[in-house]
Amino acid sequence: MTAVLAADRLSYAYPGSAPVFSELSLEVARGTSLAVLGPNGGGKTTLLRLLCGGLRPAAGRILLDGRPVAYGRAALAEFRTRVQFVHQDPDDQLFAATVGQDVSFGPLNLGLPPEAVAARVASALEDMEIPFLADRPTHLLSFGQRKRVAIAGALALRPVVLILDEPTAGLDPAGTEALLETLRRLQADGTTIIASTHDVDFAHRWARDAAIIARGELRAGPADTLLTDAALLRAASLRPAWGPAVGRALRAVGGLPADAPDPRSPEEVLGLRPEPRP
Ligand SMILES: Nc1ncnc2c1ncn2[C@@H]1O[C@H](COP(=O)(O)OP(=O)(O)OP(=O)(O)O)[C@@H](O)[C@H]1O
Repeated sequence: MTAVLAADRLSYAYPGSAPVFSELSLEVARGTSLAVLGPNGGGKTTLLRLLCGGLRPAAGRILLDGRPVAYGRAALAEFRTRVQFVHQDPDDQLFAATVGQDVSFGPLNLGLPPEAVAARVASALEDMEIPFLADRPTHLLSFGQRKRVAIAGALALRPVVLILDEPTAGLDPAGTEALLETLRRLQADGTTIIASTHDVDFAHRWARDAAIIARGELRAGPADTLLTDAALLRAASLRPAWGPAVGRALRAVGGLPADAPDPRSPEEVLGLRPEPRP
């Protein structure tokens, strides 16, 4: 496997607190979709913030393309343009008056000429299907729209790795479907994507790989294997992916051909799709 990003024997403790984890290692394959799951307080956000350089490990290393991340100001700034982090709450990220201004902040900071900044903003808004929001004040947007703007802001930096903390939290079913399609499109264009979630079904539908972090331990592997392992998931306060269980039940009553793949969503079984957003 070619790891684009790796954690090598990472240890981390918040000041004055017990370690969240010790000697934790993870390899993220280039071009993959990796879902990070675990119980509340399991350490997902901490791991993601270490992976993007937002936290500095007490011990161990983060490697991008095999090179250890350096924590000097300039080196870290360069690393963080290539590995972008999107906060769970868009309000922790958005700060400019309008959507266009917010999304242009990163490219402007890179010192790009105005035409290049404008091109990046346009393509990031296009990627997130929100060009119509460009001139809108950020504080007047809905939560789901603010989430899309926050992701557009990260995409404007053309990252090699996009890291999203609970991207589906607070989205309605149509918003989750739209996000799923967007993440698939970005991945098809070559971006490696890591996302934390409590939503095992979303993870099973979207991710190629999974990492489950609980009580300081991490298990990583193919999503199809990990997300159908009932004992492992129960130990991490998660439940198994819905699709394989329903697939088994349907096959048992002849409702699904023996060789058909497991359904990935209730909509697929019912032949329904959420209404697209007007
Ligand atoms: N700023 C902080 N200071 C001290 N302890 C913290 C801080 N942030 C998180 N922690 C602690 O670190 C541990 C891991 O938290 P983290 O937020 O990484 O978990 P999580 O898996 O993302 O949780 P959730 O699913 O609830 O978002 C928890 O015990 C939490 O209380």
